[in-house]
Amino acid sequence: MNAIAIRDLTVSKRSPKRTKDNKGRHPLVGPASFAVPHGEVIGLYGPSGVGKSTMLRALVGLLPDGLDAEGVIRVLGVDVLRQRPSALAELRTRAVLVPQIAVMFPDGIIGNTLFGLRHVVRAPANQLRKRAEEALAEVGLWDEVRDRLNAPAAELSVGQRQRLALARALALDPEVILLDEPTSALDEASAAEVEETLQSLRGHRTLLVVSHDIEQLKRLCDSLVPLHRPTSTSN
Ligand SMILES: Nc1ncnc2c1ncn2[C@@H]1O[C@H](COP(=O)(O)OP(=O)(O)OP(=O)(O)O)[C@@H](O)[C@H]1O
Repeated sequence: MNAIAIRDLTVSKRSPKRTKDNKGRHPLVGPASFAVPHGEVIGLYGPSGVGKSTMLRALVGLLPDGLDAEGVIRVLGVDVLRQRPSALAELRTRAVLVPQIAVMFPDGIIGNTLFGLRHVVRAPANQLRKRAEEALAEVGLWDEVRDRLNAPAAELSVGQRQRLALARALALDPEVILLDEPTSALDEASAAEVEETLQSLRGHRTLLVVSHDIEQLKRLCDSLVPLHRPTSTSN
């Protein structure tokens, strides 16, 4: 059974000029077809600009304005391209995208970890906090932050922020995590920490990891999927 199934997915940019051959569209991604079985870690790789980040955004219905997807995207049984916005919002709590640059809100470390959880899960505050703390432990950050949980998250190092962003996702207990270049902004030591965290998730979660670092993907993943440039683009 697949957690994610993509068939003939293309993403294109609407062009102001209509032409006979591309019907007014500039292809950016695909066509791509692949599947991510439940519980597996799959790596998506390809050169810069091939559309890896755009693909991840398409999977959870978060394409920017002006970009259109065609084909079939099924994530956790949801037909993403033919779904109401409310259903997509619900899906994004079960299949969570962790972006390349970890976004920190002007709040404390624990407040940042609770962000998302607070909006999605109805439970007493102490239970939510317990989940957030467990998620910080799961990414190996607990010992580094336990004495300053209310300190601004902006005080964290880049690597710690990346792990906090992962903890924020894990606190939701999602079935699927989509990771966009999880270590590309990090120095070697922080990258090794994040990689170790990802290794520890193996077997417990379904992960789709985007990276240009194929050696890293070989270490982390059960199998790899190449993404190719669209044939009819000048990218
Ligand atoms: N909002 C947008 N509007 C128009 N074009 C876009 C937009 N977002 C991305 N693109 C284009 O889509 C293509 C794919 O970009 P994307 O960022 O997905 O590539 P990538 O493989 O993730 O690259 P990198 O490895 O450098 O992060 C690029 O040609 C990019 O310029």
